[in-house]
Amino acid sequence: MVERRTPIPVPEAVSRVMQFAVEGENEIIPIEASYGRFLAEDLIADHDVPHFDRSPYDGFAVRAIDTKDAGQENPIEFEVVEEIGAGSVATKQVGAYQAIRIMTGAQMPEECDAVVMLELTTELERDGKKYMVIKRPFKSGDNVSFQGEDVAKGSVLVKKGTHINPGIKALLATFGYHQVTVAKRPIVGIYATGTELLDVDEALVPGKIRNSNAFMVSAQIQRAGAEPKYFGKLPDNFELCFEAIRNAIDQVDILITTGGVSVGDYDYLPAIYEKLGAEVLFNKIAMRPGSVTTVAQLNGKLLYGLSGNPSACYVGFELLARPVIRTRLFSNKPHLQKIKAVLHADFPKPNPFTRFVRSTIGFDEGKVSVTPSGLDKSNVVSSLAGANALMILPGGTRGYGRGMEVDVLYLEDQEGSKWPWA
Ligand SMILES: Nc1nc2c(c(=O)[nH]1)N[C@H]1C(S)=C(S)[C@@H](COP(=O)(O)OP(=O)(O)OC[C@H]3O[C@@H](n4cnc5c(N)ncnc54)[C@H](O)[C@@H]3O)O[C@H]1N2
Ligand code: MOO
Repeated sequence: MVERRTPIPVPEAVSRVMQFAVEGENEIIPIEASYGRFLAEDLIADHDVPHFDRSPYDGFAVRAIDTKDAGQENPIEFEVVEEIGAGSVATKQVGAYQAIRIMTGAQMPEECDAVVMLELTTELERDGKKYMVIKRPFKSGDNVSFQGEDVAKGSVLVKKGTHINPGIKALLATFGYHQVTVAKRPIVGIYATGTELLDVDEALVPGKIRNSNAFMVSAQIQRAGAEPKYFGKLPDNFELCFEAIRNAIDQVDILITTGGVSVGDYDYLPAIYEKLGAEVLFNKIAMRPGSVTTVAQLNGKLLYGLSGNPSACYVGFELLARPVIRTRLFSNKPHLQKIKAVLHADFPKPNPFTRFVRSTIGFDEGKVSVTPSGLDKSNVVSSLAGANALMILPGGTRGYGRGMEVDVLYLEDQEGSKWPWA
């Protein structure tokens, strides 16, 4: 007798896999290689930035008190006793009505507390000495970048688990991290199953298709921050699949197979999990696509049986595998970001299951809009190309109409814009 599968709600499926989501290991890498990785420890400022008062302009460092009577009718002359550029420090003392010519980024001379921009001065030479003249007063602190105004020593700059972006790389360099402790990328194995599968470089023959899932999932794994390990494709042969999967498990942190999880004669994954002694967490989810997504655990290691249908495979990965990977990378926000958007097309087809519609989000009259990115069937591959989001349409008896507000899971922002920006 064929066992009936009971679909469980999406949140229940997510919470079952998240019970096995654990933090991963650390590794130390050179700063040059850190872009896109995830910090494995808080980044704490061990000094002020800047660590000395400095000039933000090219000009003259003065004692503000000497400028207090300056005006259009009362120009005041300062003797220029020294010139310093960024990277140098003053060697001369500045007395009353004396100034140091100072360049942007140079350390403020000790006695000075204001900087006069070059444009506000006139310069002259007399008897071999240099002078500058100003016609307005300056207050103490005018045009000074103070020690610690950017970052105060002891502050937590970036939390553990943060994705390293260009700005974070700048901070790492500022604080002298030539090596960075990051989360080790988990290794996620991929096996594509199906006798119908051809390699990418093989010519099409009747009944066979090229294996696209392995390449798609591999990119999804990379986008999530992990390292894909592609083992190859397997024909629909129980013994071959069983041995291959058993051997792969020890080489990876997570194992993904695609195909063979439904109820067909050659859908061997359920029997393979049973023979491995793995505990099946669920084998049917109340969602479309990806209802057949099956996840099992063996000694705490997660085995994902994603659908063979490309779009079902894609959605199953994003909802159930991505957050486990992100947790290993120390993220405390491992799930896709949910935003509100206005539906920009009618979606009349009702479905009892929650739909995750491959969609494109855009910006329209100041609002985020969302449009399905193509044919919404589990077995299509073309609508994935334009998808930067998954629109969530809860199950029910009615369809959805243009203008309705819906929830959207944001996948990425890769879209550029034409010039001028509109
Ligand atoms: N009687 C039933 N039939 C099906 C059910 C069901 O509940 N009862 N569920 C349907 C749903 S929903 C889905 S989704 C699919 C899932 O099937 P499997 O995950 O077992 O996947 P396969 O049967 O192996 O393949 C499905 C489809 O995808 C193509 N495929 C497989 N691997 C790849 C790959 N690596 N790259 C590209 N395309 C691939 C394969 O050729 C099939 O066309 O089952 C429904 N059936
Ligand atoms: O698992 Mo299927 O994708 O619901 O069509």
